[in-house]
Amino acid sequence: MTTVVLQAEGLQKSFGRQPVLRGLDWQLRQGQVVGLLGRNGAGKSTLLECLLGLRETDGGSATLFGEPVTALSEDARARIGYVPQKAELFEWLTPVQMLDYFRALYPRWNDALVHGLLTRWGFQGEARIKPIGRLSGGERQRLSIIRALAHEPELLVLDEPVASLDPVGRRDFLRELIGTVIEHDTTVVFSTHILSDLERVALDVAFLHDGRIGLQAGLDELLESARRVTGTAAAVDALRLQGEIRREHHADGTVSVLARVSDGEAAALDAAPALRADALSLEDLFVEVTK
Ligand SMILES: Nc1ncnc2c1ncn2[C@@H]1O[C@H](COP(=O)(O)OP(=O)(O)OP(=O)(O)O)[C@@H](O)[C@H]1O
Repeated sequence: MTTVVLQAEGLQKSFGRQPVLRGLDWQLRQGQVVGLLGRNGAGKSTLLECLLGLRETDGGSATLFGEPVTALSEDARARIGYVPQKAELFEWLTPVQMLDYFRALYPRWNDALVHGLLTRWGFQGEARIKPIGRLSGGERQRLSIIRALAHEPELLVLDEPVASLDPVGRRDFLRELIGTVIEHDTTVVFSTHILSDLERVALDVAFLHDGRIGLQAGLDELLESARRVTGTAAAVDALRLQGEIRREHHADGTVSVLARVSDGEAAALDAAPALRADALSLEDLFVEVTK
């Protein structure tokens, strides 16, 4: 049984009268790599901030490495790497000065990794000695990622880490991430809207919708098993699909059911000519699950 790294129970968070998290339960185990998906404004950043103890919740509880996030020990903090959506870096320091500053705060720091990343990610020339305030958005994001990886965290939380990166930067980052995860069995949760990136890295996907994790599953298994089944309600119901995710009623009286179907159910579907079953891409799933 692998260790539980993150546990959230009944998390509630509202901004004014707008509820964002509505009794959200979630769990991540060591070594899990989860892509967190959701529409703009679904609450992904809010959720990640609440899970890290950076934002107060209105109810529920969250623990990291078994400790309440509201009272994390220094030791637990040192095991976490976080890349926020908008990194607040020390504008007046150069990248090297900033990294030296953080180096002093952590018990572990991989100098060789930092040096290698600075060199490979374009910080060998002018950018190395420029104040951070004058770096481009992508350069700042890369620096924020280097800072988050440098102390070899056991849990990496990445909030749209590639949003400002060009395709080469994204590829380099994903390669690094995959290497890190494989080498250190790191637990990773990252939010992104770039589904193709997710398909390259994430082993699991979690959909945040209506303030809860609406669906979480292994990505490959989900793509293999997800079907949109359309037909009369009677014909669809006769199948007794166990993994129904959502149902939509059409004006012509038919229904479409989004479901994860087992092999047996897939065979029954093949033998039911009155029903139409479509496989779904991750993008289709995103649209359907977050409707
Ligand atoms: N400090 C705040 N005060 C008031 N409302 C807020 C605050 N922070 C977030 N919100 C609102 O909470 C909701 C969730 O925001 P959040 O940034 O968590 O969404 P998101 O899923 O990360 O969005 P995106 O994909 O666009 O980055 C939004 O409607 C947002 O306007």
